[in-house]
Amino acid sequence: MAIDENNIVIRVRGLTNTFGEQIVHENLDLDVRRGEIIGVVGGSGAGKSVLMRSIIGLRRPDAGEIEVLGVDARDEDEDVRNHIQRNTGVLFQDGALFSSLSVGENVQVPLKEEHPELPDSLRYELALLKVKLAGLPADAVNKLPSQLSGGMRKRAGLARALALDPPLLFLDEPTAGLDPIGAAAFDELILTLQQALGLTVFLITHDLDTLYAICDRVAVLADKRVVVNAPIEEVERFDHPWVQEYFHGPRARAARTATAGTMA
Ligand SMILES: Nc1ncnc2c1ncn2[C@@H]1O[C@H](COP(=O)(O)OP(=O)(O)OP(=O)(O)O)[C@@H](O)[C@H]1O
Repeated sequence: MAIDENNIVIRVRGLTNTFGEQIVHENLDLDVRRGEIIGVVGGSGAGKSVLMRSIIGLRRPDAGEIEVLGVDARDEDEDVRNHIQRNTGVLFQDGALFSSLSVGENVQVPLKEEHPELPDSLRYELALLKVKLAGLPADAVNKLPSQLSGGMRKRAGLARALALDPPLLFLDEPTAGLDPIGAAAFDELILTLQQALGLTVFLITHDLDTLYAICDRVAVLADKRVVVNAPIEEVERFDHPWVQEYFHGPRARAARTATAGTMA
């Protein structure tokens, strides 16, 4: 299928990342389309997080080109860095909340950086709005992260990622550590927010249920590159040992059956 070039919000070409002797990515290409949820999968250590860090500018790759929303993500110019930072929300694997700040104060951190002119009361209201948007009860805003469950902490991290209304959302294993019901609820939240806010979502996951439930496309990292990036029905049929093991092992069958069950 032809790709509409104007619709590509993340374009990676010839990416190479190495750590000493270890080559994590070699000549990796990836396109992410505007408004899609792309699930990024691959074995442990395949380089999913390093790819995300390269795209959001937290890691300078050894070679290759990365364009995010039309700007060069490798550019160290402060305006370019700010542009990318303002337009991307990130939920890191561990939530990365400041433990000594309340949930509301955590959400206010990016707001303070970006809009220091806002009065405290307005910043508080905006944080409260994001906390509710992330599906947390209003009283969570004054709690410390340690007073929340794992699932609620993820939602608090999501509220902070959404603080600046970014069009691009990066999620690193958002359902890891959640029970199946909590994970399904989080998937549902991501889908609802993506549709309501028109987000593009780059979602690293090991969770097959998430792929089947909410992802428009799936990119598979293997052999140091993206071996396939397509709708899940196509990826399932892709002839690659890791893909076949992942999508046709016993856990995959269970996930497919569960999805078919909800659609029936
Ligand atoms: N700062 C670093 N220094 C050295 N090696 C690193 C560093 N960051 C990542 N690596 C290595 O790069 C490889 C890819 O790591 P990455 O975290 O991207 O994998 P991943 O696909 O996200 O894995 P997982 O699914 O287990 O989270 C790993 O072998 C890791 O050890």
